[in-house]
Amino acid sequence: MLAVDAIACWRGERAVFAGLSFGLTAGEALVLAGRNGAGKSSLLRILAGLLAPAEGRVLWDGEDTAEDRPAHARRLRWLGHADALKPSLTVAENLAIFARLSSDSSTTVGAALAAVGLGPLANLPVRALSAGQRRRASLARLALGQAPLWLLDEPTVGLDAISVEQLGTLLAAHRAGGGMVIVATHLPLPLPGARKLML
Ligand SMILES: Nc1ncnc2c1ncn2[C@@H]1O[C@H](COP(=O)(O)OP(=O)(O)OP(=O)(O)O)[C@@H](O)[C@H]1O
Repeated sequence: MLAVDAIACWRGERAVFAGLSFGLTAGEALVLAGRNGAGKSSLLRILAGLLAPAEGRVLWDGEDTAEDRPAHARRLRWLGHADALKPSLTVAENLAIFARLSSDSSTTVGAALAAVGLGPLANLPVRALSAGQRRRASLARLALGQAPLWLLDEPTVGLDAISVEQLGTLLAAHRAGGGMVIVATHLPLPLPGARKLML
């Protein structure tokens, strides 16, 4: 379904990687590994359409994703380093905005918060959350809707052991439903059967 065809990435004047090809089908997971600066975040940004590759193409069902950016954005969930939450709004309000933006009401805000154990904090403003709780609120967005491709950049940063387990459960459910996951991480993640790509 997802096919990466001979992509190259340049940042500034420097080649980060070149000639990179791989594919991912329903239910599969791919872990991006490599030293700091190897290009893991850059690759995720290219896959999300946030950064253009210097060469090559990212295909979805054989179509170049650059041909229809809005369609590609609808099929993915992006979790970057920033939490993308409004501090003055409550956790539930933040999630409700995101649910409206993604125009997919197949999962409720309450269910998404329960999936990351944040139900009891739903009515707290985000500014009152700890760093790990903020990360969990950000992760709750994954559980909203049915986007098939999850692109996650260091999702476990700041999470305690129980939250890492909850994330593992979320990832397993997503894959069991035919979803795909690509994750850049330096930390162990419960992702059985995941392939590894060393950059
Ligand atoms: N906006 C930018 N402008 C110029 N160079 C950049 C930019 N962003 C990243 N780079 C460079 O691109 C290279 C790859 O960075 P990237 O963030 O993709 O690495 P990474 O593998 O995710 O690293 P880390 O493990 O530290 O998160 C690095 O050498 C970095 O300095």
